[in-house]
Amino acid sequence: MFIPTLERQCTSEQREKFLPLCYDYRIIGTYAQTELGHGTFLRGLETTAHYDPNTQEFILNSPTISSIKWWPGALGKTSTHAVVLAQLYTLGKCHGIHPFVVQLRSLDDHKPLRGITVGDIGPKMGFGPNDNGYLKLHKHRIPRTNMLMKYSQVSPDGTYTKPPRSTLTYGTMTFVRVLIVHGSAIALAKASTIAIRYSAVRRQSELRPGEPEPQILSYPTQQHKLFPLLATAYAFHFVQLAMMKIYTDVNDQINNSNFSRIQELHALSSGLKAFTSWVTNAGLEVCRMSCGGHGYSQASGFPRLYADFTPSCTYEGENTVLMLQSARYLVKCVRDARSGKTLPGTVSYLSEDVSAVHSGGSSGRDLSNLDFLISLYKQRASNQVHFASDKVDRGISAGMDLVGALNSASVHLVSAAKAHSHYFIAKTFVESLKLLKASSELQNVLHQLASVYVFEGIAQSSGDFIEDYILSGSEAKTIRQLAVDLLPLIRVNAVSLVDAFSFRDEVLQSVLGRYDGNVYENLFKWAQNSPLNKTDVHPSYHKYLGPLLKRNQSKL
Ligand SMILES: CCCCCCCC/C=C\CCCCCC(=O)SCCNC(=O)CCNC(=O)[C@H](O)C(C)(C)COP(=O)(O)OP(=O)(O)OC[C@H]1O[C@@H](n2cnc3c(N)ncnc32)[C@H](O)[C@@H]1OP(=O)(O)O
Ligand SMILES: Cc1cc2nc3c(=O)[nH]c(=O)nc-3n(C[C@H](O)[C@H](O)[C@H](O)COP(=O)(O)OP(=O)(O)OC[C@H]3O[C@@H](n4cnc5c(N)ncnc54)[C@H](O)[C@@H]3O)c2cc1C
Repeated sequence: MFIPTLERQCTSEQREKFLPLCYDYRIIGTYAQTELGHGTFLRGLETTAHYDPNTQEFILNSPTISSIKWWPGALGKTSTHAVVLAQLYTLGKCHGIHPFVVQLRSLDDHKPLRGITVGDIGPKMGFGPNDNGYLKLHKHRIPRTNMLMKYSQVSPDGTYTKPPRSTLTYGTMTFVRVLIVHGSAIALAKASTIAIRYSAVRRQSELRPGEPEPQILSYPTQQHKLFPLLATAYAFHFVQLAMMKIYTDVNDQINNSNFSRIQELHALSSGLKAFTSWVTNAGLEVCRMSCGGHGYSQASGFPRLYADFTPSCTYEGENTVLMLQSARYLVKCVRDARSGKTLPGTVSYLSEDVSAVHSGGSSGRDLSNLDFLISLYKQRASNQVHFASDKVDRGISAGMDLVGALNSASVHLVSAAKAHSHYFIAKTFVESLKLLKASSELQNVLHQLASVYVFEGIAQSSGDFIEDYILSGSEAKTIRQLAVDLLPLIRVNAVSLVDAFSFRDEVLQSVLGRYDGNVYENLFKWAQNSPLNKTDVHPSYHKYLGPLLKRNQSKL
């Protein structure tokens, strides 16, 4: 995050000064924004940067215990520099959060500089190798030119020039949220690879007396656990490509001072980061549990995969908060649509009349047609966004201000943002396959994945579709069965579909997910290498167990 921030927020002179040092690893930096007391509420950050026109320096300070920077990756022991986000004060006025480059440690002996107290925050649930750290600033002075001034400036006499958009400071977070969508796709692909390969190797239980134990991948329940997640990994792969394309397009516009789509990008990246990381987080646990006891072993790779992925739901914007950000924009779009404004591409459906006639009993509609089902996802999203938006409007009519009305409707707003994200993902998956240049055989297999993703997505949220009369109960039941009917077809190619991710064993880090399937021998070898097995009799025997046993034996 240090380098992307410099690349996006530096003037050209600052780029020339700082970036070569980063690219050549002459300095190592972190992104120090979160504090002990604030991570989500950025406007509440307490670190200060007061401009001193006499020396043309900023004085950075951590005025309170809650203002200590806390969590930034590699801050504790590694980084020599940080981008520090602080409240800018000049000529007696506060101008809000701005980014500053601060050197933390000497480039000679790596010791913290004067005015800098820095260290590691201690052991965490995962990310063991990462020294997430704390930083306390004691009236630490930096040159004026260390404030990143691409968008806002402080002149030598202290005059402040404000940015074209205050939220441009938040740009790096948007970029990383887009990366996290990719990270979700990768993590779910890894977990699917481990679980499906192992499920092809593992044989368990005797269905009928005398028959050989079946591969657990042959059980419909095992397929129902894993194949929708496999399809989701493919869906997220295509979604992260689409998300990155939108990010790149909007960022190019921003670089040409066209800020018209910055809100749409923020809303979409927030919703997709939250949706994909939540789904992946839950999916990792389903994959682990589908591997039985060995899934719980470190040898499976799941403990580390989960412990390292799960903070994706928290960092770079806590997921609920990001869903609310997305929903806030959707509510604004409903208002814009009602006032006749044209809406941007990813939300244009909110101005369409997607109201449908209740299908009643036997609808005669083709419930296996993906284009038709995507229209139902659209209808569900539109209904939920309008419902939540109407809640907000009713709150305001009842005398609340906008903030109060948004807060009062926030449970529904999160549901609406989830439905919006889900529609975007399902639509993108189906549309991406249409554009894919692939053999008919491959198209058929990928169509099976897209179908099971779309069917199972409806099955798992059928309440949304039935409550709004988008589907009848019997139609929802039919779609649920369509997902189950696909499972044995996907079974045929399941191992090939995870092999296609091409994770090397060294990357997968899983005995269960080995490409050669040689699990048991390598589990035994792995166990023998466990530190506890360095000696047959563990040293602790002589200190604890031995005396205990001997003392009690003497009583026999
Ligand atoms: C190859 C791929 C594999 C790699 C995968 C892994 C990659 C990543 C791995 C590890 C690195 C990540 C480590 C984690 C790093 C961090 O965690 S850094 C710290 C992250 N912190 C946050 O995200 C803080 C979240 N909080 C906020 O963003 C803001 O406080 C808020 C948006 C929640 C609230 O903003 P605030 O200004 O206080 O209030 P609002 O009134 O809600 O917003 C004001 C308007 O500003 C708009 N806005 C907010 N954010 C943005 C943005 N980013 N871009 C554009 N616009 C934004 C918002 O919509 C409001 O606009 P309107 O007034 O027009 O409605
Ligand atoms: C592994 C890891 C690495 C990190 N790396 C970095 C880094 O490199 N740099 C950095 O600056 N930070 C980093 N962070 C910090 C991270 O960005 C914050 O933890 C994150 O932004 C969440 O903020 P918080 O911790 O204050 O959570 P909080 O906001 O306190 O969340 C707690 C609860 O409050 C709820 N909540 C908060 N606000 C609202 C609201 N307005 N409406 C409804 N509910 C709300 C949340 O939904 C959540 O349930 C890292 C964190 C972790 C875990």
